[in-house]
Amino acid sequence: MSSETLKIPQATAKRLPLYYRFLKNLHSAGKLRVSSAELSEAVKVDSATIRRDFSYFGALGKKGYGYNVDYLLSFFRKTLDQDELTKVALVGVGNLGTALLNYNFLKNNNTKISVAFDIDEAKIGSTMSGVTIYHMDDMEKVLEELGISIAILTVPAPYAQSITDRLAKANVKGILNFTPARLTVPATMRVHHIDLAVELQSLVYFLKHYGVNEVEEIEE
Ligand SMILES: NC(=O)c1ccc[n+]([C@@H]2O[C@H](COP(=O)([O-])OP(=O)(O)OC[C@H]3O[C@@H](n4cnc5c(N)ncnc54)[C@H](O)[C@@H]3O)[C@@H](O)[C@H]2O)c1
Repeated sequence: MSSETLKIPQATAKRLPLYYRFLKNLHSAGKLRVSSAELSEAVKVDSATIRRDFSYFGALGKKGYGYNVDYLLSFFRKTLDQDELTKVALVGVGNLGTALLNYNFLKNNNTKISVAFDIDEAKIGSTMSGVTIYHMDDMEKVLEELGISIAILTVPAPYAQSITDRLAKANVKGILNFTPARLTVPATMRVHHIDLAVELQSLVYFLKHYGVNEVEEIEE
């Protein structure tokens, strides 16, 4: 079953990387099976939600046995395209961009920042964590050469929209937007916003109004 043929709810899809990471740890520890209760405790998602999530892709745990770790892991690897390396571009190598470059996602999955862009002459032509930083003037050309269709945006907010327009023309399909700018994109493009200030405010709000245990239910 591939990610193209399988349509699962978005809320479920968002939890898959979480499940995947935990299952990988279990697998390395030599565990063969896992119960939904154990999973629930580890990933902090209630077990009814886990059972429902897993039922979408036909992994029905057996009572008293739980789920087969190998089966789930190979399923997730395929669904999340972990067998292939997905190359990603980083636009803006400042404080946040540098932190992301140093981290570079490889510990958890096969997504990697392969190239970076900036306008700062002092950075252009240098490499950081093995990734070359190119001038923005060369962005379209380099993206096409490398066949990259995902970009992480870590530039100052006022530049975010014009860069997004260029990325759209360069056939980029997905943007992980760390800037506070709300982006307008064509229908063929998907943007995920990561706004740390909003996340923090929302955590404070949920703690205040719902306490600690009900948070996951509300996210559903
Ligand atoms: N630093 C954080 O912890 C943090 C957290 C959340 C969100 N953000 C957001 O991420 C973005 C970047 O923040 P930062 O702290 O890394 O800023 P920064 O000023 O350290 O870095 C911005 C980088 O973008 C480059 N740049 C500027 N204009 C550009 C352009 N037109 N094209 C390409 N590159 C360009 C700069 O040369 C610089 O390297 C901002 O929108 C900020 O609001 C930052």
